[in-house]
Amino acid sequence: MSAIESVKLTSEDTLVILDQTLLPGEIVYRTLTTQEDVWQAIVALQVRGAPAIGIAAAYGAYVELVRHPYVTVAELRQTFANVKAYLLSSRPTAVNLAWALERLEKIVQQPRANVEDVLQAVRTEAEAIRTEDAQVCEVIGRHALTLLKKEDGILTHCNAGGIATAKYGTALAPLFLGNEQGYSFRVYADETRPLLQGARLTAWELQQASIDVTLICDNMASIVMQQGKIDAVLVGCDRVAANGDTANKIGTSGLAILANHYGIPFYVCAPTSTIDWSCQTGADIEIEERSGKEITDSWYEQPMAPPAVKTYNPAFDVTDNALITAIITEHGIVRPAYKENLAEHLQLT
Ligand SMILES: CSC[C@H]1O[C@H](OP(=O)(O)O)[C@H](O)[C@@H]1O
Repeated sequence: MSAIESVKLTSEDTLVILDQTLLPGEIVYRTLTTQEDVWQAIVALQVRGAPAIGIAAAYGAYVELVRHPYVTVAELRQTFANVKAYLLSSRPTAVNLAWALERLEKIVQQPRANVEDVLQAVRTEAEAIRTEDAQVCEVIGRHALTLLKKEDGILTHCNAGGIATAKYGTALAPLFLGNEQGYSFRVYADETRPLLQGARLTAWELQQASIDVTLICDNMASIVMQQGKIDAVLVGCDRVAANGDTANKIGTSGLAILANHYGIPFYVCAPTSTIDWSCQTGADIEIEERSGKEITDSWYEQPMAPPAVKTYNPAFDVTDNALITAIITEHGIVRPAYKENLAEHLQLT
């Protein structure tokens, strides 16, 4: 798989991100030095993918914290509260953002002798979030690989690859790992309108890894399933409710309905950091709505739609748990009934 890192913290306490909006044409890294830089990069999807957003937020909070002078730890805690609230407002659906900032908040609240000790502990925790994510993704990949056969046709949506995480990705992790072990998957990548994460990012990442990838438009998913080209659908996720309902990139629930119709297994790869126990069902998940300009103005020089046409641009949809064959976490493979089995899987009952 590509060795490219999507998010890293420098020794000068700046955050460097790979600008994913420019891929696959250009590989450009951007240096972010303030919370405003980080907020803007997340909103613009320069850094994207639920786990990568969480890592960027953790590093971003640290980068902002170290910019300020503090006399007391209490002052630092107040600054952290402000930074947390601000970064949380960047994207509402990917729960890893809140999850990462809450991890840092626990560190900030722990008793420590002085400001320097708190800052060092925050840096260490932010680094741990990134290191753990790479480990978690690799283990998810190993578990998911046990569900696949050597020459399977795989359909995936959006981009849940290495650049959406610290390394390996979630839904693409089994493909990278299988490829290293001599599997010869045939992968179909949905282009993923309106922002083309599938075309620009997934097709690129898989090509870089010499994995057989075929790009299709989103509305071609049915025909490739009908023609017997697809043995499994693999997707990532932005938030999983306690009952297994799963928010992922817009178009995912339609794929799940199609997969169900054609009797094709539909797998969700989900680090446990993406499970939100405070959401009982998918109805509790806030769905980000983005500018209609993404639909009307994104890709062609000539207008893509008539002027002033009304648009509706939800960035995610929720797949009903009944359509999900299994959810794969770093702890293994969970099958229905999710409400009971997810909690048991994570030993919460
Ligand atoms: C590894 S999770 C990737 C996840 O992120 C995507 O959304 P976005 O590009 O808007 O950040 C999508 O829903 C993917 O499954």
